Amino acid sequence: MITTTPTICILGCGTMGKAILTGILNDVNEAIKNNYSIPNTASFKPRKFIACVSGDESAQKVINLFGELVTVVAGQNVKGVEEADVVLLCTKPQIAKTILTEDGMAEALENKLIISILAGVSLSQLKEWVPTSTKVIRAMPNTPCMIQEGMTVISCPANTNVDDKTFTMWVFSTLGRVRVLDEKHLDAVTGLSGSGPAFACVVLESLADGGVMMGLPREVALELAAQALQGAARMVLKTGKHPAEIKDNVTTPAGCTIAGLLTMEDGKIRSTLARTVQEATTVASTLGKVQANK
Ligand SMILES: NC(=O)C1=CN([C@@H]2O[C@H](COP(=O)(O)OP(=O)(O)OC[C@H]3O[C@@H](n4cnc5c(N)ncnc54)[C@H](OP(=O)(O)O)[C@@H]3O)[C@@H](O)[C@H]2O)C=CC1
Ligand SMILES: O=C(O)[C@@H]1CCC=N1
Repeated sequence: MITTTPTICILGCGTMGKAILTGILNDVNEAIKNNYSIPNTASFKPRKFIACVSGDESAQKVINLFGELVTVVAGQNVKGVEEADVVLLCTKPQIAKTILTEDGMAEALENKLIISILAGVSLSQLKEWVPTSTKVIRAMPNTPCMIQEGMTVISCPANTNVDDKTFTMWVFSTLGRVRVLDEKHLDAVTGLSGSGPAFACVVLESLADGGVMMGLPREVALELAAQALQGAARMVLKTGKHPAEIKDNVTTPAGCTIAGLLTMEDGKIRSTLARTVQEATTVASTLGKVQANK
């Protein structure tokens, strides 16, 4: 059973480890300011955060970012895991097996919960690499977790206990939206919401380029493009309207929007974006199969 004041070890604290820590720390600090009176934040009050990295250079970066809020260890994964109640596995998929099977790790992991955010590494692979008493849950978050605008999909084995599921839901609900799905969907989730911020930024940058082409200053163009995309996305999420309806409302007969839309369609933008997710999904499904030291 997970204590309400767990010690959390971020095993691998790069882009995503830092994004998750930033989001949780923002949430916990906000909760402290409000005497834990905000719903959701009151459930758990993590006592300590430990970040494990391999090199001194990245250790220093994590220290610079979080100061004394996080204990950072380099090249001492077993020590970090020993001290923790819950391990958030955030290394590259290719080195996970080596890390989880190193000397002393099995003992350190006994009876603990690992939440893996690794793309393409299945629950059954993870279970093979850890002791039978170790519980494993997969989560696929994305980088907007850093500003608590994340999207995370969680997959739990059928025998997951309520405490472990509740804790995992808590972690990621402090970082944005959360959904629970069957593991068979996780590669598609990775290709869509995991990779999605990168795809969205290419669209955003391209729209801004158009504005710059037509004379807008770069920073104005970026603001307009970002807010237009955010506004449209929020309308879909808030109203539940189909994107086609929102698009049609913008489109005045014989107006400028339909002229732009037809130009987009000429460029096969829909199939290009859909195939982008298809390709990312296909590659995600292979990431757990390569056990190289990349
Ligand atoms: N980036 C994204 O948007 C998303 C990524 N993911 C998944 O998250 C995981 C991490 O990705 P990302 O954050 O981008 O990767 P990064 O390369 O940014 O981070 C990897 C981290 O692992 C550390 N690390 C490397 N080797 C070891 C080791 N032997 N022991 C302990 N720590 C080690 C690195 O430290 P050091 O620098 O010292 O080597 C670094 O802190 C991947 O599995 C990916 O599939 C999931 C969703 C979104
Ligand atoms: O590119 C990757 O492999 C990771 C997984 C999802 C987002 N980034």
